[in-house]
Amino acid sequence: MVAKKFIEVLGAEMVFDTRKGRFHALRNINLTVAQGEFVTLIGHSGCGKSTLLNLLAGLTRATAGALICAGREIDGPSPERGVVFQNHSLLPWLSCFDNVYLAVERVFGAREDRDQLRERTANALAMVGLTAAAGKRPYEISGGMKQRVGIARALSMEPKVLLMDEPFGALDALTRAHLQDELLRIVAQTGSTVVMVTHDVDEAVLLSDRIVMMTNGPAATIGEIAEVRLPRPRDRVALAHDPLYMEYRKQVLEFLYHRQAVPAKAAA
Ligand SMILES: Nc1ncnc2c1ncn2[C@@H]1O[C@H](COP(=O)(O)OP(=O)(O)OP(=O)(O)O)[C@@H](O)[C@H]1O
Repeated sequence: MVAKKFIEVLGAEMVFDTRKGRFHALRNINLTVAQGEFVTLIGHSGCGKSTLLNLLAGLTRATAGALICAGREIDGPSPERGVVFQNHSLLPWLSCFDNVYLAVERVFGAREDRDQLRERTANALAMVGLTAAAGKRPYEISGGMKQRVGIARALSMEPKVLLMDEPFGALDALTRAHLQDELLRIVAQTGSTVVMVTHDVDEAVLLSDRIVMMTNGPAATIGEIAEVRLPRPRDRVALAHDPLYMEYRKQVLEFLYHRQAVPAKAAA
């Protein structure tokens, strides 16, 4: 059965203690994500998108409110929530295979033998099209390939949720488009629940079931949520002239540049 409230964020607040005093980053965040849903978080730089993702990852604790995943309170990192960051964070002295194997071993090592763990690793690399590069070290492959290893590593743990913080932010436009398409295919195949931070309006519309638009900080909160009712599978070329696609795009752009406009100096 698909859980309609797979992830629940209930009145979450985040206040940081800084040298200059207390900084109220997030205010009264309320959000539910259904199982298998693809949700993106979008908002201007510094509004708190990563802060919210880190709370979902369990890397930090909310100062008030509650965050729940699959019926349990989030109280730390867990393999049930796979995280992919912009800077892929691979171990440079290990091959792509071993970078993924390490994660697989951590999650399944107690129950499965070496052959099974190797098979899981190979499957995850195949899913992102990196079978041929399995033996290479991170410095021998491109930025896009490194990012794919990061995604393979997260997927290999069979997480209930994939949390992605601008996973394609550092890539050129073509590689980015290619990886977005791959992610759509993988998510369709695995049925993963995804929460992803992005700055890119087109990326948000192309990938999302819902786009969560955040107001500017301090004390940022959810300003608006757009439900993207575009049928799947989605084809970026066909969508380029789709009136509904353009309508969603306009809705997000209006939110970001009219309702939450940032003065040029602040945005720099
Ligand atoms: N550990 C911390 N201590 C103090 N302030 C923090 C900390 N982490 C984040 N902040 C502040 O909280 C606010 C939100 O930061 P966050 O990184 O979540 O924004 P963001 O929307 O992800 O930004 P960007 O799009 O530029 O990555 C910022 O003002 C940031 O300076």
